[in-house]
Amino acid sequence: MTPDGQSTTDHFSDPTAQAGAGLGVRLSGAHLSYDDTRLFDDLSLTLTAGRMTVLLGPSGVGKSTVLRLLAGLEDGAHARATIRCDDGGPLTGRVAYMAQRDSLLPWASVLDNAVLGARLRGEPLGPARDRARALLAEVGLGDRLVDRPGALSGGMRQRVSLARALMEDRPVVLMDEPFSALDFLTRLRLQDLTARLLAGRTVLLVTHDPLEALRMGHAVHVLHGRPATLDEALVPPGAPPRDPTDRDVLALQGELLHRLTGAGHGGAVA
Ligand SMILES: Nc1ncnc2c1ncn2[C@@H]1O[C@H](COP(=O)(O)OP(=O)(O)OP(=O)(O)O)[C@@H](O)[C@H]1O
Repeated sequence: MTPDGQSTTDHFSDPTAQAGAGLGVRLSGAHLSYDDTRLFDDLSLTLTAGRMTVLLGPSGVGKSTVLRLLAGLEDGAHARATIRCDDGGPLTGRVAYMAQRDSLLPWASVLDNAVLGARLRGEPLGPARDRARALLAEVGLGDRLVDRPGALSGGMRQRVSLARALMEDRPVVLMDEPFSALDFLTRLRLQDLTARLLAGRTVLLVTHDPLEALRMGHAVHVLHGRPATLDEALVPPGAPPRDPTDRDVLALQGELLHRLTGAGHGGAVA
């Protein structure tokens, strides 16, 4: 960690991660302003290959903006950043995105929503539907293929969104508060499912929930201040998804709450 709070990790790959798994990504030199507000001034973040990195921080600090930068959605004159992958290739085309609320098409069936990406790309729909059926079965929706999203619970809709993100089969997955609208128990179940299905991918998860961060993350960062800086990562022991009643998880929750409270007081608030 440098004095200005940026991550100094310069190895993308974790030697303990699965060999060949995921894609390491480094965002560096990120500068971004909206109107007169400087959100980032030389921000850096490393996503270790095959690991889940979690970003927390006060509302309005810029968490979703970091996701949008990585997704290539902030490329106007107001933003500049360097994004490097550890294989030397571009990140473009290798990212799947799962939004805060499900963005399912209300008039399309569960199956048609899951194959939306393939349809938009003009790919043959037969193989895509076969794969979607298998993924929807994995997320426990094999018997809801013809239902419209309106007939599903919030948790079920997020499971369709998860299946749709997995359909993209990208090495990097960006998730923006994917479980925030769900009740506690549904959230725990979806965290378990997500940890299992995304194992081996490089994931950046934005959340407001410290317990979710510590259950799911290999590295947990707090973003705070304006311009925003990153805290040194907390690294919970053991493999995700961790037991929410585990002593280490509970102890780290105290540390994380401490950091978040500090971030809330000293940081940007929308
Ligand atoms: N298109 C835009 N134009 C102007 N300001 C914007 C735009 N998008 C975001 N902002 C501002 O940038 C700041 C960061 O927004 P961002 O959505 O990244 O925050 P966040 O940390 O994800 O917040 P939350 O936790 O509430 O979702 C906010 O103050 C927001 O109002």
